[in-house]
Amino acid sequence: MSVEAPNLKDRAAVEVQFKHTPIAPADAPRFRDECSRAVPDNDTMEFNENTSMRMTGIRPPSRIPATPGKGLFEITPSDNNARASTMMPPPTTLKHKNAGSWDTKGRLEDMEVLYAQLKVQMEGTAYERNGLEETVSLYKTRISELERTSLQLSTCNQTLSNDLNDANTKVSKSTAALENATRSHTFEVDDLRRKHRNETEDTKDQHRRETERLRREAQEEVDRLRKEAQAEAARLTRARQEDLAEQERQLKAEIEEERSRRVREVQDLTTQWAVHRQTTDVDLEKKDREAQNIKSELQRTSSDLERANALIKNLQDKLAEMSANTLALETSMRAMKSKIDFLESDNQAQSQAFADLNQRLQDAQNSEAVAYEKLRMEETLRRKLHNQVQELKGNIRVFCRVRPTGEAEPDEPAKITFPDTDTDSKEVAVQGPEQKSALGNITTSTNAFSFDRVFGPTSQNAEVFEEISQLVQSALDGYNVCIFCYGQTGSGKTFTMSAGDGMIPRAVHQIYATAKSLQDKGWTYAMEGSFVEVYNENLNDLLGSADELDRKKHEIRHDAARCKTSITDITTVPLDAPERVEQMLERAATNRSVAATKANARSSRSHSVFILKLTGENSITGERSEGTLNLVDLAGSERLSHSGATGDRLKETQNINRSLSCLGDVIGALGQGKEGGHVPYRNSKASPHHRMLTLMSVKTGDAG
Ligand SMILES: Nc1ncnc2c1ncn2[C@@H]1O[C@H](COP(=O)(O)OP(=O)(O)OP(=O)(O)O)[C@@H](O)[C@H]1O
Repeated sequence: MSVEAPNLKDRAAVEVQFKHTPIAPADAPRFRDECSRAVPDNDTMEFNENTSMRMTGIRPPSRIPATPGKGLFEITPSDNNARASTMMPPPTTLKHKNAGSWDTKGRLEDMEVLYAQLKVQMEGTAYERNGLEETVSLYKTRISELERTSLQLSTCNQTLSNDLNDANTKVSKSTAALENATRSHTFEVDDLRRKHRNETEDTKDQHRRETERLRREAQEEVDRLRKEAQAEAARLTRARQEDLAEQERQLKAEIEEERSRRVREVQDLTTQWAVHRQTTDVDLEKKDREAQNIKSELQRTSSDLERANALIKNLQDKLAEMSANTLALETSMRAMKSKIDFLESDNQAQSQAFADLNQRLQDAQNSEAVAYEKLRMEETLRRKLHNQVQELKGNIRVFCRVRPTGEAEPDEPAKITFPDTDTDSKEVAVQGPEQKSALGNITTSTNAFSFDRVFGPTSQNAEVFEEISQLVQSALDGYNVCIFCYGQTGSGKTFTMSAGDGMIPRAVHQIYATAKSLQDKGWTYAMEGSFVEVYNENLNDLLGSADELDRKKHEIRHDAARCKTSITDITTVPLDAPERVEQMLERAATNRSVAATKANARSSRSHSVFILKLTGENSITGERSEGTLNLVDLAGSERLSHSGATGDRLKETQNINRSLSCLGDVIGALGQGKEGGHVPYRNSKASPHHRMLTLMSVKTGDAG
């Protein structure tokens, strides 16, 4: 505990601070009562809630010591004047301070002065001591008072501590009781919750049962209502039907009544109308009779008029006729007269002219017969010369056709040039890939090829056919002609051969036209066509049944004596009109497309051969010719390394390449033209036996 008494002259203030357990605000009034009992009557105590207490109203001591001091209290007198008057003597001046040390008198005087001063000072000190003693006793009293107060406060504190302990014990008891209560409350709550849950379950079950029951009841009610409604509906329907039947009966009766009424009305009307008609008829007859009378009157009048007119016309005609007759008679009379004159004058010369005319006619007929004979001989000569020309041109000819590049083709087109396009059109130059030399120079090589004829990308089928048509003529003249189309896939072989204006339709049309024109010269031609395909080294009849493709076996037979080659069991169609050829091509295309479902893109993977046999006879000369025109669309050539084919496709590609290679060998052997030399016809079914033209198609889209 620390106590301060800063200014005790007017008022002393003591602050007492308790460092004990805080007093609860609720206990403050009681504590204040106890404390007020413990402190003196004239003192008052103030509490603040923060356990600090201030005591005021302590009376000051009657006299305050003038000298400041330190001890248990620090007391500072505020009246400095009092200190000056009571404690400090006035300063004394020593007269002999600087006199010589042997001045005894002076020194005595000084000592007396000093003594007096000392005496005064001692008196002052004694006075001061009394004051201090008084103060000390005063403070002692105060201390004892305070100690009493302290004792009282300690007692009070003890009491409060006890109270506090009691309160703590109560609190812990209450806490324990509270915990017990909480526990029991928790148990109760759990019980209640369980109970509630069970109750809820029960209620739910009940509710469910109730719902089920209600639903059943509702269903039953609905069923009942439905049955009732159905019964009601049936009843209503019956009633309605009865109503309707009744209404229908009524309506029928009404209709019947209406009908009979109407019938009656109609009968009445009919009767009225009949009566009316009768009267009208009578009137009409009367009127008719009158009209008839008037008409006959009129007819009579008009016939009189006509008769009169006819009479006039007759008379006029007779007059004109008689004038004409007169004129004609005059003319014929004049002619007869001149004829008689002529006959009489030159009868002899007329007979001579008639004989001359007869002779000239005979001469003309004779020279016509000679001319016909000459023409026939010239036709034979033309054939011979034509075929000599064909042979001179070469029995094997190779044309090259370059296809235009399609817009949708992604590859860069090959660089192809046609150096002699303005002259012979026999050259084609293909620019090779760029090559880098050791020195880094880039060069491009150009490979030039020569053919019997080159057709550029802008060429049309008609242009190509112009060249081919001479060979077609050879077929009519009894030669065997073979036209191949060879090239890589998509290079335009089928376009050239089988398009609407391709080689096959054009050739057939030309043959028909020529055969017709030769009829005058005594030639009659019979034509028959067949269409076969070579697929995987097997022969198929494209005009037969699609089901037999790849199943039926066909063989190639060669009759060396007659120089004839034929295929067993193939369909041959007589071609008596150009339309038959178109039908034949359509049938072949259909069969191929049916077969294409079995082997993909079959038309590109097989060789097709259109065979046209032409047999001609000349009824005048007795000549006979047998020729064959073979138009072959070869399968697309492909490099195995490029195609990357596997499985069936690989087999197809190998067969195609093998047969194309055999074909190349045959053409090579024939090209050497050695009489009696071996030609390896039998190495493949695609090998030709005849005069050949190979049309090589080139696709500009592939630089390879
Ligand atoms: N000269 C051309 N002018 C215009 N289009 C052409 C020409 N040649 C070919 N084509 C077109 O190019 C495409 C391929 O031609 P085509 O089918 O005739 O080739 P292909 O050589 O017969 O192919 P495949 O070997 O697959 O049978 C077709 O669409 C065809 O119309």
